[in-house]
Parts: sequence; structure tokens; C-alpha cells
Amino acid sequence: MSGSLFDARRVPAGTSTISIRNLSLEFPIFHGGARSLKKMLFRQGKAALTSSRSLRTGGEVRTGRPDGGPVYVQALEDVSVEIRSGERVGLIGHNGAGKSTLLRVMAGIYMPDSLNVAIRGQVAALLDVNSGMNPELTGRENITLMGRHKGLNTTQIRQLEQDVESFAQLDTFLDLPVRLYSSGMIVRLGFGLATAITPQILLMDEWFMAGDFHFRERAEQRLSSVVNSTDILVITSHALDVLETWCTRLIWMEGGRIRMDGPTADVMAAYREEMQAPEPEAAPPAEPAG
Ligand SMILES: Nc1ncnc2c1ncn2[C@@H]1O[C@H](COP(=O)(O)OP(=O)(O)OP(=O)(O)O)[C@@H](O)[C@H]1O
Repeated sequence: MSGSLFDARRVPAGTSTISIRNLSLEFPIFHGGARSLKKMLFRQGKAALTSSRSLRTGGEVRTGRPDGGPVYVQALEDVSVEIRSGERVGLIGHNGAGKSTLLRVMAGIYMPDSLNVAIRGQVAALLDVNSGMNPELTGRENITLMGRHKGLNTTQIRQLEQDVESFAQLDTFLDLPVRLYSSGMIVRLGFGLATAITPQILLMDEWFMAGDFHFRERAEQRLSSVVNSTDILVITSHALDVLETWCTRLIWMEGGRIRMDGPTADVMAAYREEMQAPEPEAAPPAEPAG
């Protein structure tokens, strides 16, 4: 049985897939600091001129050419992933490892070369609590807007409104503009809305772990019925116990690359072992050239 009000299947149940092949994605840095960053990369000497890896934080920062050129962050590098129906996949890794970027590619927010990415099935992305919400409209108006956007009829929109209202428990705030909500209140509304329609592929960032204790308890109950009726789940979280509970497979990202991909128990054991190992010492700064 579906845990939410509406079912949004677009391909037959059990046939959803995510296929990503040799995907690389970089973000150019346009900030004023890019100039001094370029100088810093240059000072590091020729070997490090096109690459500066910081330990366990972020993707590589690179320059386009040895003589300078634009500076960019390599968020993903040569990533290949195949995910089939029935899989519950967790993404783990250090801050800036590329987990959210990979989720955003799967959600179609970043659209690299279409030859690299093929998604089959209807996708819902719980990546950003504000996504799709208009802060100037009331909570109730946002529910109606979302219902229309999903193609629901008037009766279904009424059902959606009742469902989200009873889940979010915002009382009178539901009729006030969303810009007046606290961050926890926005999570209640955003989460209630996003989980009211069962997708075939559910992509989640860890924001839903926000909210008070009672909310989290109810959120996890609601989520478990949605997750059980989706074909594919991909979730990223630093809460390893959450991943162990939900996931059958883990992908360990490091510096934009896939370091390990396999059954949850195997990848988690390797990841925990590495986390407990002492940090390698940072290399001393190189002497200025010339
Ligand atoms: N919009 C952007 N513009 C520039 N750089 C970005 C952008 N989004 C991500 N990055 C960079 O890409 C790299 C990967 O970031 P990403 O958000 O995917 O990491 P993450 O694994 O989700 O990290 P965290 O665990 O801290 O959320 C980081 O080095 C980050 O600085």
C-alpha cells in the first residue's frame, strides 16, 4: 500500500533506473578571491599548478592552464553509477566530497551532457526544504500551487491540503506567508508536501533531519511508508545510523570520485576504519618559485 495520498508512476513499477557514465562536473569560481587563489596555486610550483587537494574537504581546486586560466572546483570526476529498481542507496563521504552535487544531477537540477545521464521513472527530490515554495504565499496557497503543478484536480487538491495540514500541525500559521515561518516550520510544511505524493525515485538530502524531536518521530514514520513504496531511494546523510537503517548499498565519495561502492555493511566498515585512523599530516607550503 502506498504511504502517501497520490501515486505518480510514469513508467511501470519496478522498471525505474538511474544510469550515470563517466560524469565529470566542475564549477567555475568567479569570486574576487579567484585571483589570489590563482597566485596561490602558482606559488605551489609546477607540479601543483593545476591541482590543489585539501585533506578531506571539498573537491579539487584547479586552474585551466599551467599559465593561469580560469579557476574551478572539480565537484565530480569520472563518476559512473547504475542504480536499479528496489535499491536503497546511501551516499557518504567528507564535506564537499560531491554527494549533494551527484544528487542534484540525478534530480535534473544540474544537467550535464545528456549522454552521461539517463534517468527512467518519476523523480521527487527532497534536497532543499524551500524548493518550489513561494515565501510570499501562505502555506495553504503553496499547497494548492504544488497540487496544480502536479496536475491534481480540485478534489485531490482538497485532499492534499487536509493531509499536509494534519501532518504539519502549523495551526494558524498555515494561513500566514511562509516568509514568517521559523526554519523548523518550513521543514514541517516542505516535508509534508514532498512526501504527500509517492514518486518512483526518491532523492533526499539530510535536511529533513531538522525539526524537533516529535516532528522527527512522525517524519520518520511517514517517510518509511513512502520509501517502502518507491522503486529507488538515494539519500545522503552524515548520520551513519540513518544510512545503516535505510540503505542496502552505500557509495563512498571522496574528492568528487567514487572511492567505494557496495553492500552497506562492507562500505560502512571500511569508512568507519578510515574515520578512526589519524589524519595524515598536511604537506608544508612550497617555497615560492624563482
Ligand atoms: N554551486 C556551486 N558553486 C561552486 N562550487 C560548488 C557549488 N556546489 C558545490 N560546489 C563545490 O563542489 C564540491 C562538492 O560539493 P557538494 O555540495 O556536492 O559536497 P557534499 O559532499 O554534499 O558536502 P557536504 O557533506 O558538506 O554537504 C565542493 O568543493 C563545493 O565547494
